[in-house]
Amino acid sequence: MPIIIEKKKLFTLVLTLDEKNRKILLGMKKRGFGLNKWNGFGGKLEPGETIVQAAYRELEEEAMIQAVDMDKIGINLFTFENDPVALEVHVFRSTEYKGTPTETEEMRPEWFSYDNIPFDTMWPDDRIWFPLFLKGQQFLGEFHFSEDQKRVLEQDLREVSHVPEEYDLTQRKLA
Ligand SMILES: Nc1ncnc2c1[nH]c(=O)n2[C@H]1C[C@H](O)[C@@H](COP(=O)(O)OP(=O)(O)OP(=O)(O)O)O1
Repeated sequence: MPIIIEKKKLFTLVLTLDEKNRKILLGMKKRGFGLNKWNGFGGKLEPGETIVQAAYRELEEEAMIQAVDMDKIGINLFTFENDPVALEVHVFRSTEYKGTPTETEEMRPEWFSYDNIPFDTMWPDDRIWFPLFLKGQQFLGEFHFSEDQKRVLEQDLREVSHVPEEYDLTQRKLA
């Protein structure tokens, strides 16, 4: 079946690392899309906001910390069976922050060792691209999900030397 995209929505996803202690900060989603999954911090753009501005804002709103650095490391394009709306998630890596990670209405933050990431309670694509993310390799991913969003049906993940501003849909590998 061809994967048809009629519209895409932009999202950010920020993953904060404590590189010295090999730990990653994740948040348990307490409401809405991705409920009861561990994930990074992020969300939709607000009107007039750039993708980077949205990444800083979402991290602060959801984990109560202010990133000092913020590097875009990849973009994942998520599509779903019988849904022409794609989610384009811009993934950021941050290694320095101010403040203390604090539980909010939306997320409960917790540090995990790189060796103990709770993939069984995360989006199923995460275990596929996290290894590139953790080693600091820039990437572009495409993941096509089952309608119930529980299974990745098709995937393409590639290393790149430059992450574009936005995903060029004409260059999609899964189509
Ligand atoms: N498949 C997958 N893997 C990893 N991360 C994600 C996905 N799908 C996703 O949507 N995400 C990420 C992208 C975003 O960081 C969040 C979803 O954002 P959401 O909570 O819906 O957006 P907000 O703007 O914060 O929403 P509300 O404030 O309106 O609740 O998950």
